[in-house]
Amino acid sequence: MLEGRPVWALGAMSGTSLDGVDAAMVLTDGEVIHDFGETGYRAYSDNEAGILRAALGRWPGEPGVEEAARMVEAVHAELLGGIAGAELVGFHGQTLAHDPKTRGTHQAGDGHRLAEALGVPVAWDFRTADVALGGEGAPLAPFYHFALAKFIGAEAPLAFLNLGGVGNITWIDPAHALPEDEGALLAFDTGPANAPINDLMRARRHLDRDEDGALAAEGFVDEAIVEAFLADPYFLRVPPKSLDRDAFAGLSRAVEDLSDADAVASVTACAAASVAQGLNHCPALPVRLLVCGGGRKNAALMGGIAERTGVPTFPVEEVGLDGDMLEAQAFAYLAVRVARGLPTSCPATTGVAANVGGGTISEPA
Ligand SMILES: Nc1ncnc2c1ncn2[C@@H]1O[C@H](COP(=O)(O)OP(=O)(O)OP(=O)(O)O)[C@@H](O)[C@H]1O
Ligand SMILES: CC(=O)N[C@H]1[C@@H]2OC[C@@H](O2)[C@@H](O)[C@@H]1O[C@H](C)C(=O)O
Repeated sequence: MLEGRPVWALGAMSGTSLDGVDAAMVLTDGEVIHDFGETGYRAYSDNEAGILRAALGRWPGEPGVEEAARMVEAVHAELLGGIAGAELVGFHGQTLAHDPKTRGTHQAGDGHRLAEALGVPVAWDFRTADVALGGEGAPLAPFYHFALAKFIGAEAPLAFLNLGGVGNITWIDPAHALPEDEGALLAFDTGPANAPINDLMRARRHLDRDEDGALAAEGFVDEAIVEAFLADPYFLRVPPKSLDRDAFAGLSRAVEDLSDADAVASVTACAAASVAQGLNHCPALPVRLLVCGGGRKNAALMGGIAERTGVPTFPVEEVGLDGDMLEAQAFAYLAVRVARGLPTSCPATTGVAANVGGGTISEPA
């Protein structure tokens, strides 16, 4: 399929924050990024987010999962159906559970149904093949980050950092020709990012998030809590490695005796410290950290990362990219790689045994 010509692909990501679905068009041959196109966003209603929340941690066949999958497909059909011109769709779905060492990885939403609804071929189920071959199944954006490094003309090692519900980093040496070349990439989940901040804001203030990091900025960081948090064995594990959204649920207990502001400041500092800890695993310090995902709008988090890493830290807008749409773009790009049979992960990005072309394509009838 596609024979290596550039096509407009439409990617969609429903992230761990459960706030909504992002969609973005990318013109690519699955190797070079040629152009960016229309983008879209569809927020989940409170009721829809509740359906997802109720199904979190569950596996296919368990209560609430079917309902969540049908809802995810309907919301994607509504959003993607309003964006014209795609030859191919990349559909990540909503991760409900992720436990690559034992039960696997579970994204709600069936690509056959979405292909039927849209009348366009859909690439989906991106993570299963990687997990089946012993990989972490995540993160998958790194091959796209590599293409972005080329797109922006980077020459020295740099890193992309995504601050979503969970944080993930991709260290890149752009001197290499291909992402799967040895030494080109190292990628892994750094630790919790916005998820524990949001959970705390919801529990204490009935708010969705700490807007711009304002409450964290009012509080004092309890460094003993940060130190205890960093003692978790996850941070010593050599990457690649990935996390489930709720892997650090204990963090909210650690701050329960603190004031709201001190608790949020401390949890935010933990997220920043986990990025700094992550950089210790990289082959060399990156010359800059380019940050995407909603957390780049949290000044306390961004300031904490810059301070604790000592690396110049910028939102990706600094190099002309769209930090809200980068993950959706990644699944557009990966969809084209799936269609062309190119690898989507490799030992350095997910710890998988060999290069893997994940994902499957469903054609509409
Ligand atoms: N102005 C803001 N101030 C503070 N935090 C913000 C702001 N805007 C977004 N965020 C945070 O970013 C989160 C959304 O980030 P994003 O959309 O990148 O996550 P996601 O894609 O759902 O997660 P993941 O990448 O883990 O799958 C929000 O839940 C919120 O915590
Ligand atoms: C299992 C899963 O859905 N993981 C997500 C999550 O959100 C951020 C981080 O954890 C990353 O590992 C991944 O998403 C991005 C898009 C990735 O695969 O690169």
